[in-house]
Amino acid sequence: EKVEITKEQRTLMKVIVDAYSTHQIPQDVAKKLLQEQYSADENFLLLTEMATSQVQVLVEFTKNIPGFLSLDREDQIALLKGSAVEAMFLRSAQVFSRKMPSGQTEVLEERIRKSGISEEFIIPMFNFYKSIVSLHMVQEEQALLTTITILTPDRPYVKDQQAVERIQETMLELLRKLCVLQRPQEPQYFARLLGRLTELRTLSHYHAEMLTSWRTNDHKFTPLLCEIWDVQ
Ligand SMILES: CC(C)c1onc(-c2c(Cl)cccc2Cl)c1COc1ccc2cc(-c3cccc(C(=O)O)c3)sc2c1
Repeated sequence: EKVEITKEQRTLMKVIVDAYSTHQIPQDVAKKLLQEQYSADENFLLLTEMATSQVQVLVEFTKNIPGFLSLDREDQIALLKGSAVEAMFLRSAQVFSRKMPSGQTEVLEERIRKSGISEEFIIPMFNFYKSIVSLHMVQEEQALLTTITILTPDRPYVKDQQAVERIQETMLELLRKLCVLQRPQEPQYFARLLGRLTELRTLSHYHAEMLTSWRTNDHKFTPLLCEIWDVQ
């Protein structure tokens, strides 16, 4: 059928992509990836700093999602806490997709592999990164997929799931149209993107175990990460 992006959808798209590209980790923080030493402890500290900065960026981005601030305040918190890890997997995956000129990609991979994460989590994590890179998502798709992840109604403690569902459905419809228009020769592309969201949930469960093992080895997190991940 003739798929058309309406004027409202174009406006919605612009608001989300602008917010997504505006709120980025500050370059001086990202550059640290290249500068600091290499040791398991140093890598952990750097990744903790990146994650903390990423959460701040994520909160700012989320506030710009049309409709998000009109949700119940406690539900807004529940959505952020429930989606932070998944949104950060998507965000860090984009670093691998960008093939950073300064070699940040290789350095980030090296630091993640050597930060005290056990091999059983490293394997699915980098399989996920490979699967995201192979999709060659454009920025609109990346921004919408992150938005859809944040607006997942069945996160723990969300009271008014219908209200979240209504906004998420708007984003899903927009992404569906974009995929059809962007990749007419790949009718399954939209389904493949949504398939990544399922993989993200699995990674999120692995992540809870990663946190436990770091804490067993007496690794400290920042107050913001402790709050968003309910640790310490
Ligand atoms: C607390 C810490 C040890 C931790 O615990 N689990 C994870 C995690 C790991 Cl390992 C993998 C996936 C998800 C999580 Cl949550 C982390 C590190 O999480 C992050 C989170 C975001 C980013 C963005 C980056 C980044 C680099 C260059 C450029 C840019 C850019 O956007 O320009 C972004 S690095 C980075 C590291």
